[in-house]
Amino acid sequence: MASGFFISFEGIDGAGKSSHIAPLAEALRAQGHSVTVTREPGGTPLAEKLRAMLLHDEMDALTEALLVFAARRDHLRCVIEPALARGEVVLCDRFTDATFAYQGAGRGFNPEILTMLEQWVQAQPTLPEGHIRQPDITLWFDLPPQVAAARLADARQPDRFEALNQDFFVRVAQGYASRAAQAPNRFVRLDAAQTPEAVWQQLTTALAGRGWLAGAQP
Ligand SMILES: Nc1ncnc2c1ncn2[C@@H]1O[C@H](COP(=O)(O)OP(=O)(O)OP(=O)(O)O)[C@@H](O)[C@H]1O
Ligand SMILES: Cc1cn([C@H]2C[C@H](O)[C@@H](COP(=O)(O)O)O2)c(=O)[nH]c1=O
Repeated sequence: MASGFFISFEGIDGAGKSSHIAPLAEALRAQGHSVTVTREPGGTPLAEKLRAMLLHDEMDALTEALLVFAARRDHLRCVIEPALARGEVVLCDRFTDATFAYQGAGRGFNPEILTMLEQWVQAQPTLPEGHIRQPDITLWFDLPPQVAAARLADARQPDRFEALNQDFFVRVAQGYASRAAQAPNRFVRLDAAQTPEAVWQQLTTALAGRGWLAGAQP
C-alpha cells in the first residue's frame, strides 16, 4: 500500500498557520505531489458540524475534548487515512497537539485522559503494533500571545476561543512548548514573529532538510 506524508500546522490563534497552507500546497503540487488540504476540528460534514458547536456553544472542557476527538475520529476515517493510503501529502490545519494545548494546558483538563482518548481515536490497524496515527511533521508557529492578539484585533468577530484573555493563550503557548519538547523529532519550531516571507523561508528550509520542497519559491 502507498504511504503518504502527514504534515500538521499548529500554534495559537493568529500565529499565521492558515496563511502558509495554500502556498505550501501549491509548492508541493508544483513538485508533482498530490495534496489534500484539510483542518481540525472539521474536514468532513459531521466534523464541521461538531466544529460549529465547539466554536459557538457553551460547554465544559470534557465536552470540548469529547467533541474534538469525535470530530478527529471521523476525519481520520473518512479523509486522512484514505488520502495517506493513496500516497498523498496531507496538510492539516491543527491536529491533536491543539487538544493538549487548548483543552489540556489552556482549560486545565486532565492530560492523562487526553492521552487515553488519543490512543483510542488514533489507533490504525495498518500501523505497526503500538503505534498510533500522528503527523510525520508538525510545523509549530510559535508566536507571543500579545503579537497574535494585535494581529487578530480587527480581523473578525471572535469565536469562543479567540474571545478568551491573554492568560489563556499564554497557557496554550506553554502547552505547545511542552508537546514540542516531548516530540522533538516531529516538531519544527518556526519563529512566527518574523515577516511572512521569513516564516516561509524557515518553513521551506525545514521541509527541504527532510527531503521535501527542493528550491521552493515564496
Ligand atoms: N508573519 C506575519 N506577520 C504579520 N502578520 C501576519 C503574519 N502571518 C500572518 N499574518 C496575519 O495575521 C492574521 C492571522 O493569520 P492566519 O489567519 O494565517 O493565522 P492562523 O494561525 O491561521 O489563525 P487562526 O488559527 O486564528 O485561524 C492575518 O491577518 C494574517 O494576514
Ligand atoms: C483542533 C482543536 C482546535 N481547537 C480550537 C483552536 C481554535 O481556537 C479553534 C479552531 O479554529 P481555527 O480556525 O483553527 O483557529 O478550535 C481546540 O480547542 N481543540 C482542538 O483540538
